[in-house]
Amino acid sequence: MENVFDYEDIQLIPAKCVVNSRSECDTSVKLGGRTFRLPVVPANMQTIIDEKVALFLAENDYFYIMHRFQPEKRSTFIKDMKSRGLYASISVGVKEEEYQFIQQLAEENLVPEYITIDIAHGHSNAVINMIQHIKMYLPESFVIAGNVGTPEAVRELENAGADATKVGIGPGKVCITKIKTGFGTGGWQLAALRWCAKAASKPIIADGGIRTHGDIAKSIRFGASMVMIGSLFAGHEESPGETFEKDGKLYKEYFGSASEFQKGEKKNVEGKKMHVEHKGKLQDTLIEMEQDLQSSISYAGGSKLDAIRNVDYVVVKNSIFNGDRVY
Ligand SMILES: NC(=O)C1=CN([C@@H]2O[C@H](COP(=O)(O)OP(=O)(O)OC[C@H]3O[C@@H](n4cnc5c(N)ncnc54)[C@H](OP(=O)(O)O)[C@@H]3O)[C@@H](O)[C@H]2O)C=CC1
Ligand SMILES: Nc1nc2c(ncn2[C@@H]2O[C@H](COP(=O)(O)O)[C@@H](O)[C@H]2O)c(=O)[nH]1
Repeated sequence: MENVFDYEDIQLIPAKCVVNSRSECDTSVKLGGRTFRLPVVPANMQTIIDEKVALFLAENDYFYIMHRFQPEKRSTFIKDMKSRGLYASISVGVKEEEYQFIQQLAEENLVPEYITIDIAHGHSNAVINMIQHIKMYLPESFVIAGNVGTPEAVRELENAGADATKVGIGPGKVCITKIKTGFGTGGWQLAALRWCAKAASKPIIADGGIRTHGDIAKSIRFGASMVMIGSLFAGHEESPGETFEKDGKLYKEYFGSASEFQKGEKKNVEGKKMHVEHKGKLQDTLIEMEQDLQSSISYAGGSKLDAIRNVDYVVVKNSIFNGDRVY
């Protein structure tokens, strides 16, 4: 593979500004027939999203994907969202009981607008079979399948019926897949995204490795329709999980979905747990993200998100931080 790079190796090149104010720039994006305020979705992880966060996001026109780690709550969750006139977006795995769950939803005529098949190694018959199963029983649902890291995988999942694919094996902050297995897109996630996007005929969700708001614009430039983010959303007042104080500072936990902590056993562990500084209100971060992305659009010389997709860029190997800290 030629031209391997990651987020910190790239700078996008400004084009002539066409707006009088960044507030004129529109960060909205369409996915599955709905328009969302930002091309950003908080990761479907237990320390990032719960029912309350999902409700807040849906009510405020953000995209969300509920995690799958309390499977017994999913039907009630879908009913609850629908009774409020909101869309339902859930995750499933690929084990036998998940097949029954999909059939049960169909029998109850409980159709989530979005279903994400969420497993570590998404380029597999297990995912292909689940896509086909969902399309047979819940043909109206928009199916996101992943995670994958190659064009072949994107094509196969799209051909199986996936409406979008999720790209990223191992670039996550609490991921240890790259260390434990030697595989993945960690360290070259942005180049992998570009590689996959060139093969895609449907939307791609870039998943993992976002460390700054500028990385959202870079993901859009390299082919993402939507960007999934964990660590930047961890540690908010509303984030699920324990809050604790150390040396007068507040912290919250953030753990991997394949961590021993999530699994409750030390088997095939590919994730870890960390503590992140308390970040205040989720809404403030979302607004800051929107403003930063509006600014990105203005630097791209446009007034809509699509302007970013065509900008030139340079590779500045490992040097954009120049010794600076992000914040
Ligand atoms: N994006 C990423 O880089 C990664 C994300 N994760 C996250 O962790 C969570 C748990 O993932 P996962 O373990 O897949 O979910 P599950 O524990 O639900 O496993 C799903 C199924 O896939 C099998 N499986 C898992 N990994 C592999 C593999 N490498 N090769 C073949 N079969 C496999 C499992 O069997 P068995 O366990 O017996 O092998 C099981 O049958 C998910 O939320 C996932 O997104 C995990 C790792 C990487
Ligand atoms: N290899 C693992 N990847 C994981 C695990 N839990 C979640 N994830 C992935 O990370 C992203 C979030 O990445 P971030 O850099 O924004 O923090 C998430 O969406 C998953 O795809 C895990 O245990 N192991």
